[in-house]
Order: sequence, then structure tokens, then C-alpha cells
Amino acid sequence: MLALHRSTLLGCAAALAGIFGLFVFSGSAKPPQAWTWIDIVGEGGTTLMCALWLVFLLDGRPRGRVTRLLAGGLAAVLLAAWTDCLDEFFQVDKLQRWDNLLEGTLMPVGVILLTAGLYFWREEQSALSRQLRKRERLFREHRAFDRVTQLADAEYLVQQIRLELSGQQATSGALVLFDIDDFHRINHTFGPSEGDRVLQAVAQVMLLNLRNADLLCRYAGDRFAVLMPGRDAAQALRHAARLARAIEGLTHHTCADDQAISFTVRYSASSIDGEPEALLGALNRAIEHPAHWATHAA
Ligand SMILES: Nc1nc2c(ncn2[C@@H]2O[C@H](COP(=O)(O)OP(=O)(O)OP(=O)(O)O)[C@@H](O)[C@H]2O)c(=O)[nH]1
Repeated sequence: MLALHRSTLLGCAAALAGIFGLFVFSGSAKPPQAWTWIDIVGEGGTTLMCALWLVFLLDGRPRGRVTRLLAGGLAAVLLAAWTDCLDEFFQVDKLQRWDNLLEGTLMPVGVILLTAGLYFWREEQSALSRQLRKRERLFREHRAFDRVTQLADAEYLVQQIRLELSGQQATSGALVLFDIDDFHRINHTFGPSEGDRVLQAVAQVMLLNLRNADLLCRYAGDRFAVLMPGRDAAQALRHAARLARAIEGLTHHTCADDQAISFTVRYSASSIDGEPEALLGALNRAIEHPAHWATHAA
């Protein structure tokens, strides 16, 4: 991860060296008897800690606004502490005042940048938590993820349907099955790894449009299932239509040559009652034979 931020680290090292150069050329070295050790340890320690925080931060974060603000803030505080520390070793003509100006400007700028960075970081964390809550049901109990989409598989779906059926609620919920039309053509035209990317994109769009209580599974191949607790078939069908519009509004661009791929989906929905395998069989038939669909969609 640090390699991503090479220019930031180099810029910071250059600024540290620049400030050192300023002291060397515009100041005169203090004799060791004039050094105040307590200040050197305090200010040097602060400089070292800020440098470590900066490295930890850059090592753990991708590029982006939050990283830029936090790194900029930490770098400014680091440079202020470095200036303060060098003050202990060099005598600067106070008439020049640049060291006070440097220290006095860098510290507040650093603190303001850090505050802004922490504010946006908080926003980023709540957006991530919202996303994770949608997968929480998956993480809580599921171990075998689908390799491509990281969603639960059909086996887990069946377990969860059984769990819903054993619940005390008046309505156990609904199940919707989606199928991407002519998916084999995407594989055939653009290759299976592009097909995998399409499956991942569809999964993401669906997750974005689901409630936290809904469970999205990769049922098989190009088929996705959504378990919607507390919804009846009619509500599930309305929601399925919205999800289908969201998926069909997606344009996927191929990695290799940026070709646009869009697709259509079919879906069927039913309230959950009876054996999960029978229910899934009926929804599969409904998707494959649209004439049958009306019966199950109702
Ligand atoms: N890239 C990729 N392809 C997969 C994966 N799993 C299954 N497939 C392919 O998905 C395709 C599904 O083909 P079909 O069942 O005929 O579905 P379809 O092409 O959408 O046809 P219709 O359902 O009739 O519209 C097959 O070509 C499978 O090889 C996977 O994990 N990744």
C-alpha cells in the first residue's frame, strides 16, 4: 500500500530536508551545553510519532479525499514538530522570524486538515457500515462464500428459508429469483473473467438496492435469489421490478477495451411456504417458462 503513496512520502521527506537546510543555512548551531534535553526529547518524540502515524495511515488506506486530508494534516503537524525540534539545535536570528512563522502556520493548518479528514472519515465509515449491515446476515453464520461474488450459495439460502418458515411471524416473507438473459453470450463474446465481473457488478447493484433484512444469494450460474423477510409475494414482485430496473440501468464496461455491455433480467417471485426445494423448483420453472410466471408471480 505504501507504494501507492510514494509521491506523498517523498514530498514529506523533501519538506523535512528543506526545513533542515533552512536551519543549517540561516541559523547557527547551538553548543551542546545550550541544548535543553527535556525539550529535545519531547519535540523529537512528537516528530517521530507523527512520522510513524503518517506511515501507518498511508500503509492502511487507499488514495482519496480522506487519505489526502489526513495525510496532509499529519504531515503539517510533523513539519511543525520538526521545526520546533530543530529550534533546540540551531540559533535563528529572531529578526528573521521565519521559524516562528513556519511553526505557527503549520500547526493550525495541520489541525484543521486533520479535523476535516476525520469528519469525512466518519462519513466514509458510516457509509461502509450501512453496506456491511446488508451483508451482516451473511457474515454472521455463513462460511462458504461464492468465490466470484462473495455471496451466500444455494445451500445457505435453503437453510435460511427453513429458518424463516420456523419463525413466529404471520408472514414468512417472499423469495425472488433473477436470471440474467443470455449470460452465456457475455462469456462467449468477452471471456469468462469479464463474465465474472458482470456477476460482481450485478451483485453490487442488487445489494445497494436491498433492505438490511434482505438476503441476496448467488443461487447458480447467472441466477440470483433474494430472500425478503416480512414481504408478501405482491410486495416482493414490486420490489423485484425496481431491482430489475436498477440492474438494467447498469452499463458495464469491459476491462480490456472499454466496450459497453448492458443486459436484461427475468425474475419470478413467490411467498415462502412449503419445502424450500419445491419453492425454488417452481421459481426456476417460472423463470424458464414465462407462461408459468403469472401463476407464481401473483
Ligand atoms: N463467467 C462465469 N460464467 C458462469 C459462471 N457460472 C456459470 N457460468 C456460465 O453462465 C452461463 C449460463 O448459461 P445459461 O444457463 O444458458 O443462461 P443464459 O445464457 O442466461 O440463457 P437464458 O437463461 O436462457 O437467458 C453458462 O455459459 C455458464 O458456463 C461463473 O461463475 N462465471
